[in-house]
Amino acid sequence: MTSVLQAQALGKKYGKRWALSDCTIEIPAGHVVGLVGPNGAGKTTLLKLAVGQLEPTTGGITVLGGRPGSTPAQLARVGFVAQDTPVYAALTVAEHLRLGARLNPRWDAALARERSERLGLAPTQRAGKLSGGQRAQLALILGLAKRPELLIMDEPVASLDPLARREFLQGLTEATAEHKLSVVLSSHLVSDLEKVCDYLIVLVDSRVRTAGKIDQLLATHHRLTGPRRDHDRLLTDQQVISTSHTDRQSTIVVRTDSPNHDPTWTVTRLSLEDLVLAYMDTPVENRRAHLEAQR
Ligand SMILES: Nc1ncnc2c1ncn2[C@@H]1O[C@H](COP(=O)(O)OP(=O)(O)OP(=O)(O)O)[C@@H](O)[C@H]1O
Repeated sequence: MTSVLQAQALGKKYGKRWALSDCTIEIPAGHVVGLVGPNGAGKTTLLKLAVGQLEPTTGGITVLGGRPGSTPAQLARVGFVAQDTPVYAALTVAEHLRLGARLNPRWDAALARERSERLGLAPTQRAGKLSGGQRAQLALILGLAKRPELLIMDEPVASLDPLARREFLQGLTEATAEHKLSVVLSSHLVSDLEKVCDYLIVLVDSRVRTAGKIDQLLATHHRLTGPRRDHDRLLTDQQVISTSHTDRQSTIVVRTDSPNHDPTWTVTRLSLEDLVLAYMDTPVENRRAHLEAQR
């Protein structure tokens, strides 16, 4: 299967500071990909590089096999819903749809009309008077009706209440099932990502910590709990992701393909949130060792 996004040693620097460093990933087509990481991790930077709004400082990125934003045809194949679901406050819903039709060669007018009717977006309503959830839905309709092969969304649900978030995510799930569409969306809300995504990228401190299919990530990451000890006594095929200790007990999150045969450890599965938090919690020396191992 072809990849929708391929980055090789991709980096972006603002002034002297790296916002994204040494990013090498390959995302296969046909996934809904969650991009997660703390504030300032570099998520927006990666997404803007993917749509051609930023140029790399180092390395390279291809999206659907082409250079991001390089040609009108390439632009038509990728939809982008930027942070804060941007719409034009003074334009009505109908005017947004007409503008979409004018600007996008593959515009699906029937899809846009049908979705906006189903969601009760009145054609004469100005976008500035819509609720936050309705504005996000309008932005999603514009992104979908463009009929992209890849839809990229930067924190599309950040400002929505739980009900509006659920409706938005349901709409996204329906749309990805109906149309052949790959999606990359960033969010801080792992519980939301878990509902819609089957692939995850964890970005921390400008670096990709891990990326892969969620079921595979969950199958290979475990929490070990046992009497207090140092993690250097673990087997070498167990990559330590995070450690924490109390006076008597050690808790270690490891990545491994093989089962743990040491009976002094209790092995438990991780939730997706635990897994993400373990990567966010990785001690600096472990991050360095991990990065060295990846080189
Ligand atoms: N235009 C810019 N000029 C200078 N620094 C920038 C610029 N845009 C982003 N940065 C810096 O680059 C780093 C990564 O920012 P980015 O917006 O990509 O992070 P993010 O993961 O999307 O964060 P958030 O979750 O808060 O939206 C941050 O330290 C940020 O301050």
